[in-house]
Amino acid sequence: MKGQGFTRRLGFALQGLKRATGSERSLRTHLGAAAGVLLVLLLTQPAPLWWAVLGLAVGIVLMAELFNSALETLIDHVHPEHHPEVGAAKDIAAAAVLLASIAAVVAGLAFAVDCLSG
Ligand SMILES: Nc1ncnc2c1ncn2[C@@H]1O[C@H](COP(=O)(O)OP(=O)(O)OP(=O)(O)O)[C@@H](O)[C@H]1O
Repeated sequence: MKGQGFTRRLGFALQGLKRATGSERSLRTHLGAAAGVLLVLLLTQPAPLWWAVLGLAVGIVLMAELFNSALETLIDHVHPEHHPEVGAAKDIAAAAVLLASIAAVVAGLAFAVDCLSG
């Protein structure tokens, strides 16, 4: 269904977010962490650059989680049987989430060091 209006496409995206949040515990965990980061930013009121850095870090983790969920949903539907290549695809998607999470932790640590050093 190409050429849908913006409001309808926004509705599809929000539906996807709701569906993924309902079915993926790790996404709910990351959304909780994102809320925690937002709270810290609101409390500490750092320079705008930190809002950008931490906002991007959190956004990339959530994006990786959502792509991971989309891939798992698609694979499980198209190929429900066990297969080494299916396992590899899922492992690679999980690796993307892991790397994004490590990068976000590094950004968080740099922020903490910056806060503590004044
Ligand atoms: N159909 C399959 N064929 C081969 N290996 C699979 C298959 N499904 C899952 N696996 C292996 O099991 C691991 C976990 O798969 P699963 O679908 O439970 O992902 P998950 O990330 O643990 O799921 P969730 O995010 O829902 O907790 C995969 O990373 C893969 O190594």
